[in-house]
Amino acid sequence: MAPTVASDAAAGAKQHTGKAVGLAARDASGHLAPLTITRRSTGDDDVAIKILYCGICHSDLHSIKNEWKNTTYPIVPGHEIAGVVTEVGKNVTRFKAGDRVGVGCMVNSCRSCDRCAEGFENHCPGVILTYNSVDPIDGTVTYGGYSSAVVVNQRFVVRFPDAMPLDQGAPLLCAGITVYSPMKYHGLNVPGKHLGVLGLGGLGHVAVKLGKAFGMKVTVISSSPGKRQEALERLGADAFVVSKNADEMKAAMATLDGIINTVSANIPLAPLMGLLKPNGKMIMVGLPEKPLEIPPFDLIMSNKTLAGSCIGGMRDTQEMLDLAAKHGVTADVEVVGADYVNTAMERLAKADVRYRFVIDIGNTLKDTASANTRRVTPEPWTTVPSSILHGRATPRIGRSHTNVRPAGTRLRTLQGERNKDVRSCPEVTAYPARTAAIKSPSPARFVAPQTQHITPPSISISALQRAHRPILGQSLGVDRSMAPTAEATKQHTSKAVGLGALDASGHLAPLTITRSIKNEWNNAMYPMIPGHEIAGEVTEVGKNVTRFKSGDRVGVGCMVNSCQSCDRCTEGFENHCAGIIFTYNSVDCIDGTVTYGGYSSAVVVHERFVVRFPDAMPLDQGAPLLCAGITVYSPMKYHGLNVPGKHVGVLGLGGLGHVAVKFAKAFGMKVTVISSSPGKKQEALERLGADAFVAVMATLDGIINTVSANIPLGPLMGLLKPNGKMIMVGLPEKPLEIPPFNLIMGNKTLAGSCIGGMRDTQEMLDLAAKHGVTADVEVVGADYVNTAMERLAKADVRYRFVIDIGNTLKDTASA
Ligand SMILES: NC(=O)C1=CN([C@@H]2O[C@H](COP(=O)(O)OP(=O)(O)OC[C@H]3O[C@@H](n4cnc5c(N)ncnc54)[C@H](OP(=O)(O)O)[C@@H]3O)[C@@H](O)[C@H]2O)C=CC1
Ligand SMILES: O=C/C=C/c1ccc(O)c(O)c1
Repeated sequence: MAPTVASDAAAGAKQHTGKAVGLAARDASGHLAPLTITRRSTGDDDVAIKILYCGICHSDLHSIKNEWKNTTYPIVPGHEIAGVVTEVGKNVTRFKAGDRVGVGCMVNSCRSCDRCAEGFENHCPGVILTYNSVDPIDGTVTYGGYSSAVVVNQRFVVRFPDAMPLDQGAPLLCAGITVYSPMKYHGLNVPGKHLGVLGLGGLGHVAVKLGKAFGMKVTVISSSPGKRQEALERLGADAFVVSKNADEMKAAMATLDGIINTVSANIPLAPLMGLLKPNGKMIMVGLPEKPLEIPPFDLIMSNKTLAGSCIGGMRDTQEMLDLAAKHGVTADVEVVGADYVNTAMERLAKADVRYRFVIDIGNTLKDTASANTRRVTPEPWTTVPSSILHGRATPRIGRSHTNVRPAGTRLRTLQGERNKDVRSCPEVTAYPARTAAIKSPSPARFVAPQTQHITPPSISISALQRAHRPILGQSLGVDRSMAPTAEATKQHTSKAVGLGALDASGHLAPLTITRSIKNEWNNAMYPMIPGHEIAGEVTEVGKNVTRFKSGDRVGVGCMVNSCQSCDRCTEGFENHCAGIIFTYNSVDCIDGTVTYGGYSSAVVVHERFVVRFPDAMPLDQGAPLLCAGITVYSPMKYHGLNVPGKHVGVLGLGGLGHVAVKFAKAFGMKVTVISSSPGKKQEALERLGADAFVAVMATLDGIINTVSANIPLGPLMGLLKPNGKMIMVGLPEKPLEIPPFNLIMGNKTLAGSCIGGMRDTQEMLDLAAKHGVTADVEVVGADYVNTAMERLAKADVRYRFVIDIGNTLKDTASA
């Protein structure tokens, strides 16, 4: 049960007797007009505040127009509140009358749960937001800071540093903490790292300033070319990319460690994810109306992360204010009178503000009970004593801008045009000529493939691949102009037999990525011979090969080569090398050949991409680990989902899923299987060792999502605890859809993970052998492969088909 809000000592006595004036919207037109409201009398733990300034956040605009479909009217928005204390309750120790204070997005929480204890009141199930939230103590709806006064529990009040002017400091209470918190917790506050700030509005411009205060390189990505000069010259950004300028976007591809996405509208995310380096993170703080759409490939290739972040805790808010004061970070504000608020909203909707409107409440909103009927007249803004406004610091930090300017025409659309192939064929030196020839063991018995759809082609096995392989799922912009050097070009002389598909009928579909040969990813090259869970024995090795000899039991997974010299390769993440060559359907840009996979009798592979089977590991039950195993093992390792006692969900109990369950149990974790097949419950619990088959809301530390179809992700994100992570390894055909609130509330993460590096693959195999983890397999003959594919499409396999290549596929060119 959700905790209720903390009951203050004087809760019962909280009469709403104090009168105040608010600016309220009464319906979804969003028009704001004065309204008399009541405020509770000051309780023992309360601080009563005369409001002097309130920033206009885009959330206020979303809310008054009911864009999130949760608005209770009348609504008095405002959660960037700056003012002066007028009265404190008897338990209040940190504040006294006359203090310069602020209130942000929250006014209470349970104050007793783990989240509150850790300082993350923003994740407390009992959090009470500053406006449009029901106060469970008395059932009233909270009213925000577009009002003359407010009474708030002391825990939710922060102190303005002396050096911070109230008008320029007010926006930090929401805009500031909203960008500061994810920068802090996602490691985007590290000097020298490269931060992208997407959307240069209220939140965005503060993110730029904080990024520079942290010593980072900052690139602004904006839809407004007109903001370039001031971003570079006034805000201190290092670079400015116009999101609709294809050349600028291309030049910035794969350069950013992280992006703080502050955009309030639904825009295509895929091109923006391309700006991230491998392992890069986009942190969503913007809250557009409709679900986010993200093609799974853009998340999974290069292990990108899309995380949400929701404001920040109170301790961090004070920390941020103090740090901002120290570094002279304030908001650039346009201070307006209360009667300008509707115009300000119109201009905000057009992104026509540099960069935050702040309402001068103290001087322009009269605190009278007759406000219901009265139009608020702006008054001179000089009546706030300057010691209150500016604090005791003499020089003012930043500037107050009153640059009321005509609303310009804005081109809002981000170019939907995907950057087709941003990775050009890398400059490569010849790959070292160390190859191992591998053959499926003992072809003792030959069963002719029973197919009338395909003549198994004889395949040339590419021995040396120094090609560039563009991202799966994008069109294949292969640079064939790159001439092979003599020593790097291999003759394709050896013959083998493969099971291939000639067209998108999908006949002879691949074992693990069924859709691939149906061309659902639009990248198939026919004939295609799939297969990347290859187990066999070495028949021959090249002269430089040191790790293998004839007769060794070995495996090959999803890659057969990479550049072997870039940082990624050096770190052991060949899976993120721009020059990766996949085991099948990959183009070698040196000689233009297409790789053929393991539904074939033999293969020749560079030794780096060959792993050794531990003695205890049967080849047939071990083969699936070469893809299924490493694909789940790698994200479990790198996302901290291998920790004893943690609770992991495995979504989809198929080839990948059942291996994930076994690894999680080997790691000593609690495992819940989330499956669409009730029939799998018993074996999940009894044979695979899962602890539960039905997941409970907010209980999981992480979910490994292995589902190959597009399913609604929103409800599944609800199963995660705050800060929980869903790791996508399944690759559905259509873009993932996720409502922004499901990501942002509770700071959830949706990350992609793409196979794993070679070092980790060997580590995973060795660990699997140690813990007796193998795949549950159904070994079939080559002639059964199409039936197997049909059954796989229906999830009718427990849990991996393995083709007995050695015994059922003849190794002759005439096959
Ligand atoms: N997660 C959280 O805890 C919080 C979330 N928010 C949310 O963050 C978002 C940003 O708030 P705020 O900074 O106040 O809003 P602003 O309106 O000030 O800034 C948003 C910026 O996004 C860009 N933008 C807007 N529309 C489009 C479009 N159609 N296409 C491309 N870019 C666009 C513009 O920047 P440019 O001109 O540079 O392209 C604009 O200036 C809102 O959705 C708000 O609700 C706010 C507070 C807390
Ligand atoms: O705990 C939830 C807070 C949500 C929230 C607060 C403020 C704001 O501007 C938001 O967009 C969300």
